Amino acid sequence: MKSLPLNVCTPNIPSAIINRSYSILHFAALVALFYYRLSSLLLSKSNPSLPYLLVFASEVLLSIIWLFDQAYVWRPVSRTTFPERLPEDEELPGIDVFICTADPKKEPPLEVMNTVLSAMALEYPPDKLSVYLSDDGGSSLTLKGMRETWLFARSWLPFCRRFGIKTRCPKVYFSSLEDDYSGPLDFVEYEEQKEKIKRKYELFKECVNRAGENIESEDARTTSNKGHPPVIEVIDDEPQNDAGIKQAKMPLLVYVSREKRPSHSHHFKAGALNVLLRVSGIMTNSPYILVLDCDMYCNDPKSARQAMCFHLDPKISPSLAFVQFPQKFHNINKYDIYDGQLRKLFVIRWPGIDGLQGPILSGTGFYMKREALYGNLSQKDVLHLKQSFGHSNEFIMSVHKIYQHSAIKYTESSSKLQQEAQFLASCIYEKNTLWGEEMGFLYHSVVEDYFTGFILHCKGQTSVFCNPSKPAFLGSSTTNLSDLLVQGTRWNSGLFEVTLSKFCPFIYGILRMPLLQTMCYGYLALQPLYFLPLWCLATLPQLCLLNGIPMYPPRKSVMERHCWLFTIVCGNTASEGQYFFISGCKGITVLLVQGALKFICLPEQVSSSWFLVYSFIFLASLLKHLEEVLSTGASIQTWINEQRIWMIKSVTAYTYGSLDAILKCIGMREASFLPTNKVADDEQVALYQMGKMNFQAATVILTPIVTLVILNMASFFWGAARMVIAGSWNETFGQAFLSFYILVVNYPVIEGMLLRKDKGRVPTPVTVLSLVITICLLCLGHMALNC
Ligand SMILES: O=c1ccn([C@@H]2O[C@H](COP(=O)(O)OP(=O)(O)O[C@H]3O[C@H](CO)[C@@H](O)[C@H](O)[C@H]3O)[C@@H](O)[C@H]2O)c(=O)[nH]1
Ligand SMILES: [Mn+2]
Repeated sequence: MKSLPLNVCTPNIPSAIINRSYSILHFAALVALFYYRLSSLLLSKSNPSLPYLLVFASEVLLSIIWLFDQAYVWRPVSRTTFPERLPEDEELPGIDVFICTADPKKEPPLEVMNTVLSAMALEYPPDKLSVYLSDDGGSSLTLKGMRETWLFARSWLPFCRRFGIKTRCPKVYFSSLEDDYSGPLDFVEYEEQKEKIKRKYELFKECVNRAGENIESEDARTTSNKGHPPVIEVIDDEPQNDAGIKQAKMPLLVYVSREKRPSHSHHFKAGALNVLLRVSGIMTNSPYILVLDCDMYCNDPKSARQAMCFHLDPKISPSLAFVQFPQKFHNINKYDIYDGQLRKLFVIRWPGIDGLQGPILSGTGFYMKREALYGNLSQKDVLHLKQSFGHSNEFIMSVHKIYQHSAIKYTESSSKLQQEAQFLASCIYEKNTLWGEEMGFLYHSVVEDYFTGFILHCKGQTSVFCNPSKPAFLGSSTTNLSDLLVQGTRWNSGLFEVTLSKFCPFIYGILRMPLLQTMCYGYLALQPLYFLPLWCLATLPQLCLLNGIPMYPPRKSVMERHCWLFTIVCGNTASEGQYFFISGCKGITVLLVQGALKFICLPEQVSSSWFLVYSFIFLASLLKHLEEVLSTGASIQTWINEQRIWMIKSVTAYTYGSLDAILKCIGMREASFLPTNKVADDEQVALYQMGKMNFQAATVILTPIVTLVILNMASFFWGAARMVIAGSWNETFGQAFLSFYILVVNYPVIEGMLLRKDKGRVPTPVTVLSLVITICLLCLGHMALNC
């Protein structure tokens, strides 16, 4: 009998048709634009000016990035899973959950423990589920929290199972107003038990927080720069008297704090995950791994079964490396002024690339096949395995077992296991091995997720994007400008690091992956470079305008021809400057003559249709973005927010990220990974809730955007004045409009600078500094453009 499929994949045809038609049209317009640019370059007798060349180069780069981006929307698909068709529980494979935390100050242990609890409570056979927490902070507070968690889980898990609770992150469950009771039992009983467990949670919360107060000072002494020894503890407790609780089956819970020494580079999250891979290898060695950031709790306990619908599908599983769920966030409000949800990525690009070879690994919320991280080892003997994996016999055995698909039982005597685990978590273990180079999560870049996924795809592995309507995981997003841009700088530095290396997707990828997949990776590889065209287009046309140099006029000869034709057709003379040429296409030209629109038919094609092309490219990309925002259920506000955040990120995060990567590349900077803040103070939260940008950020973060806004204000007012007073619409309009657009999009910066009085306004010193820089730019521009 043919069994029913565990999942189906449906191409999104309407969306593909719209996207492809748009791409082709836009591409044709770009060709026309470049034809114009090149022909006017070649035809012009004088040498082109530097600003002209730079603007041209910016257009080229923007177009290339745009082109790569099209790969994402070429073949969007969506997937459905049928977990009810999975085999019986006994036949399900094991899953090891890896949760990483690094800093108890930025990542409050109570939140981390909530993530741990939600993972332990996944709807999956408890003997097939193991939860490992990596604590890079080596904090005794976190370890203590884990012991408390275990005790609380003893009550929490049976409660969830018994009443079929859907929200299994206790913090969220207790703070939500709705009751998600759905079990068959008596409601009164449920209420009773809920009260009971709620009291236990309060106690648990107190214990974890109290431990924090006591231990903080001690931690500060021990974990500062000196590093810390490896600590591995299988969390367990003495059998309790309470027989009812004791019987509950619990997943294995393990605390791992790898050894850290200042003299050894520890490779941040990738390093932590590799330690977990090894330690879990000798303990449970489950064939599948769920990776979670410490703030990403499991919102839907069914995600494991949903993921298994792909991993256990014989048609796709042989090449399937991981099932990626989208990152979604619990702390984003309706304004989402920082585009914290990364909508474009998880709503447009990931479903798009899912129709190709599969989504890019996204750091958290994915179910990975362990084997995929070990590479192809079928040919290797023990000696080779040791060269790859290091000298732990226990671990090598676990690798063998994984390849023979036989389960390993956690049988070793606990002291021997302890010793081996400590060895696997020590600093020196990876010396002279291939960990991080070819094995496990890769170290080459601080965006270990992007890079590891890239290499997997290069090896011909695939991935799928599982995006059920109920978010499987929810994390905390950045909710202030400073965190957003610091995080963005790290990401872009990591991306550009890969671009500058021998693994550059355009070279390394193109030889190993299909073209469209390479283009998707290529887009992210080039994304940091948005900073070049954005800086150019936000300064050069403006400086030129202020110095009376037109940048977007029709060619002189064309202008003259217009005047001539105009005279013939209308029997009227209009000299240059009196009319504004709006657009021309085959046979028809639209002119604005002294305020009135005139259409004239020309006997021959007008070659100056470039303005139409310009307008088309500009408007079409804006409208396509709008279409995409609206069709995915977002609002016009989202559209503007995304334009703004893109500009702000380009001139800060992308700029600094690229510079950081270049400095790393020439050996002038060391890699760093500043974990993102997961706590926000009340003031920040209040501003965020009102949808007001919070400009409390370092001067270096704010100055670029504030400077550009001031410069564009100057150029816009100057341009507007010229158009009104001198009537030189034709020469000025393009540039003045560009400034206008930049100002409209960045209105919150203007408001923060001039109108707001609250703490989140742009600090006066930043405004003053930016003003000084603008004046310097104006002087420089004046000297450079008038010499
Ligand atoms: O030395 C370190 C640094 C970080 N982390 C952990 O890594 C996770 C992600 O760090 P976070 O500060 O939250 O960074 P984000 O920029 O929010 O993370 C995104 O980007 C990272 C790559 O830069 C990915 O690894 C993440 O999964 C992805 O959510 C957190 O759980 C940290 O505790 C460590 O374990 N060790
Ligand atoms: Mn994070």
